[in-house]
Amino acid sequence: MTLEAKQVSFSMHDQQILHEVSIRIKEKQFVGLIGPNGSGKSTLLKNMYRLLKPESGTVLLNEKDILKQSSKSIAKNLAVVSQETPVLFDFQVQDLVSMGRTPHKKLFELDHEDDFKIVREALFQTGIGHLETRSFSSLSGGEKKRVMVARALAQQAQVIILDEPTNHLDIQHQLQLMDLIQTLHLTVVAALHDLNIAAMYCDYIYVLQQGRIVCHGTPEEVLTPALLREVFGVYADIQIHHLTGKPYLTYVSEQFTKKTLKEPSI
Ligand SMILES: Nc1ncnc2c1ncn2[C@@H]1O[C@H](COP(=O)(O)OP(=O)(O)OP(=O)(O)O)[C@@H](O)[C@H]1O
Repeated sequence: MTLEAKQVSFSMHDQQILHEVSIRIKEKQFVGLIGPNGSGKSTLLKNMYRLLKPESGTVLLNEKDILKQSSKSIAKNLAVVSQETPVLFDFQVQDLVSMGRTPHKKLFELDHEDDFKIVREALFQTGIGHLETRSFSSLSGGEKKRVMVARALAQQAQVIILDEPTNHLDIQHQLQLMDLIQTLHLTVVAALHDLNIAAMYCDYIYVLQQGRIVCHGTPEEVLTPALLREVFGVYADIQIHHLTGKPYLTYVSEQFTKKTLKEPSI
């Protein structure tokens, strides 16, 4: 299953936020969307999961216009973990994760043993089995995030959109979550701030700047010192990591780069 934005433009309050943005996520590809704050990553993803409607351009889920598909059919194929935590008051964690099964059921149909099994598996995969009877509102930010991921997994969609999935997670849970998503072999698009995480997990990366795609390619092609200077305004030393074989970025504050440049090399 594929997901594609074709020449998507979007404005809000007379401000154009996306300018003819095109990105394509191939079957089972892990695509990262990176860019500075306010560059339009969330807005693009919201257009891709139909929370917002493009002013022009189209979004295709499995080659079909998403606006011409029923909500139920989209929910069977596309799961979303958004940046915002929904206000879900006192739902228990297990009930919330069970909501992921809704697209697969008829109106008023009760959960079957299969559904319970899928929900238990999703709770286990995200490491929150011990929280199943807790109320959602009592959880920490990171725990809430993992519940939302579990709900998306219970949906068993082939395509998943993740808006900053590692936000709020400690480093162990960041890596566990990214490992888990990678091993599921889904079609994935994720907005990511951590460029080392993007380098480690993404097959392909798109870079957004002021609502335009300014660069795309493999992590090795995209994550260069020149791009980091130009788009993010930072100096970075980039090496291929000896364990992962992927680019590894070390950011260098401007004061150190100036110092290095001033000191004569021996
Ligand atoms: N509801 C809104 N009303 C007005 N402006 C908005 C609204 N939503 C987004 N914007 C503006 O659109 C631009 C893109 O925002 P968006 O959240 O898509 O960026 P982002 O790349 O996801 O940023 P971040 O990395 O900070 O999460 C920003 O300038 C933002 O202020």
